[in-house]
Amino acid sequence: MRTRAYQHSLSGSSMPAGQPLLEVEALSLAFGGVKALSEVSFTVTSGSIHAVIGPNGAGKSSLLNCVSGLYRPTAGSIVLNFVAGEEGRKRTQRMSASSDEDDAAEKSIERRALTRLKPNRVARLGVARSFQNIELFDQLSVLENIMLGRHIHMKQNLASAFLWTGPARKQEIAHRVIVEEVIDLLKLQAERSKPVGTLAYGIQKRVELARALAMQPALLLLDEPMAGMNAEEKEDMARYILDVHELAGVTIVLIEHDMNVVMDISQQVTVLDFGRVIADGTPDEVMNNPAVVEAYLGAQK
Ligand SMILES: Nc1ncnc2c1ncn2[C@@H]1O[C@H](COP(=O)(O)OP(=O)(O)OP(=O)(O)O)[C@@H](O)[C@H]1O
Repeated sequence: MRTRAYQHSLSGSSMPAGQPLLEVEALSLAFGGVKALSEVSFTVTSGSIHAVIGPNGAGKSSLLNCVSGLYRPTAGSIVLNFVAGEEGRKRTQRMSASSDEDDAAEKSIERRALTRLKPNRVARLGVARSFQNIELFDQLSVLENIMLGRHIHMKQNLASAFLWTGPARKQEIAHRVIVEEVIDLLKLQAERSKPVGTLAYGIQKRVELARALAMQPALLLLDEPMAGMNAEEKEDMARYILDVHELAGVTIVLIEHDMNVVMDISQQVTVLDFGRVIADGTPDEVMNNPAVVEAYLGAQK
């Protein structure tokens, strides 16, 4: 990872790389008679890109919806790990990756159950996500849309915000510094003032990624970020996701249909079929697993 050599550290977690960050244990979800998820277990390690793949209707989006608090699972648990003391901390400054990681080695780990939390609480704890369909404000500029990603960290009272005094002003400047870093990292300078609705689809998807990144997430959930893109747009998006991972140091869970993309950019892959985990491993291990070939790759032929 190039994280330490680069000025950006937009990750909200200082968990040392390789430690378990998100632990999903025996998660089940039913809609009436439909079992969307059945005893799904897997672990996302800090510092990885972890792909979740599977045929249509396998339960991938349902799984992300459970993690982000939109769906309430019928059974099981979802735990996010923190370095003691940093849980849900307000992020208004760049975090120094190296010193935080060094500190982390000294500190103990705290576990926080996300299982029954509402989406805004999960977001405050540092889980950001993008959606399959673009969910941006068309009339607002790129900058304004990305700034909205900061709102969960904005806590100034109305009077000081209105008078634009002391703390409110300092806070606003700190937020802008982070937003500018995001714009710089995702190369959105040329579009910053344009209304999002006027931009090409591929760029809108990048703005969505930018808004999620502006939260300085501990964990970033991306639901099919390349859906509906042509080959060139997909290649661009894959590069930006790698930058978010390698340069900004953010741990990512990625749902993606394109197997080539998954194999190229992820370190760990969990395969779902009919709501169950049928394989979990490195891209090579998963590619060569007969159950996966049967259920997923076979279905593509
Ligand atoms: N809100 C809901 N109400 C009822 N059933 C649902 C709901 N959301 C998902 N399901 C069902 O749960 C199962 C899993 O759906 P889900 O969308 O999670 O799969 P997926 O792997 O994300 O599929 P795709 O690749 O097509 O997006 C499907 O049978 C789906 O019809």
